[in-house]
Amino acid sequence: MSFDRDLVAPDAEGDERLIEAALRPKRLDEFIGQARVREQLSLVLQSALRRNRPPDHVLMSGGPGLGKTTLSMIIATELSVPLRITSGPALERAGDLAAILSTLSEGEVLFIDEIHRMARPAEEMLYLAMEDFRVDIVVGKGPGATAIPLEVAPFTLVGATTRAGLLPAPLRDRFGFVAHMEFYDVAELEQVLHRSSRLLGLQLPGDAAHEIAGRSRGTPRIANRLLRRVRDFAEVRAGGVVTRDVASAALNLYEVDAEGLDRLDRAVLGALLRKFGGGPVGLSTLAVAVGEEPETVEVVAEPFLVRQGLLARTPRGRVATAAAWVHLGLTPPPDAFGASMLVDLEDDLGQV
Ligand SMILES: Nc1ncnc2c1ncn2[C@@H]1O[C@H](COP(=O)(O)OP(=O)(O)OP(=O)(O)O)[C@@H](O)[C@H]1O
Repeated sequence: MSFDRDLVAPDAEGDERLIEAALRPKRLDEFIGQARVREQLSLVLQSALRRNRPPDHVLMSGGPGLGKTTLSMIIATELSVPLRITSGPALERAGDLAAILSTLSEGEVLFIDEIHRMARPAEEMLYLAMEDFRVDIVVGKGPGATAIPLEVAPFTLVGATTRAGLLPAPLRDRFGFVAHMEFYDVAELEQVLHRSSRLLGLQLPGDAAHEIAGRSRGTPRIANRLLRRVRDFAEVRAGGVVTRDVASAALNLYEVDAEGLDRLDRAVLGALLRKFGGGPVGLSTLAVAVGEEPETVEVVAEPFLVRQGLLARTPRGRVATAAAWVHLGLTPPPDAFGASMLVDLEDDLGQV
């Protein structure tokens, strides 16, 4: 058994990158949500423009699909400077980075995606470049090796990471501004969907946008992807007209439920509840029960289930919360994880 993760996977692959490019907001005032980051960034950019100097280096941290690449492009556009894009895994050797740094033009924005995956020697070279706008190119080996200093044009580094905790402190400390990207709420995702549907030439009623937004896991990339599946469904089965019922039928067909859980998520929860009585159970046992690799369960399904309060990782193993039982239409046992909170909640509601 294996699951199609495409629909709710937070990463983008292949053709989707092209579609995403067309849907990206180009200016800061078109960028939806992330109000605090937008305001902070706007100040950083405006003061840099006034001083006519490149702004401080910017680190963006947050999950995939939340708009980090989009924001880096916006930074370059707002400053009217060119943008160079690379990624941590592409910088295996210091020379890879030196080749880029030595050809940057004054004020250019250098975007390094997945900056936490950069190799050590490149990272060390970056420290010097960020601080002093120079790099030392080492020529030769052993005792005869010499370092030739090379000037780098003043630039702005924009680093993006999904794992800010993995960044070494000396690198983190060299960023003047850290933008923490949050998950989007349903109202913000509705705005993203309305904007995208305008660009796609699609009529999207408010209640249909609400339906899609609620299943999008707080992530604009997923919202845009679900929108395209709803559009396909509407074109083939509903004369091109999107309604709330059409959106709901389309997403049910693709097995994305009302909370955004897909087949793998529900299989994990289902196994945990029905085969292991809600846990605790070890990750590998749980993975075998759903016919997946432990890594897939751990990296793909669990973060969202934990975020939704449906699953807890405890030292003794994975445990379903009372909310998980309810989500799958089952009655939680009295000792279910978090069940007392549910009882409290019901008591509170009963008193209202
Ligand atoms: N605030 C936003 N407003 C409108 N659209 C957005 C917003 N944020 C992201 N998007 C859309 O979501 C898609 C994914 O965004 P983006 O590529 O910037 O995410 P990312 O955080 O860089 O992801 P990754 O880490 O996987 O590269 C893009 O098509 C973009 O148009």
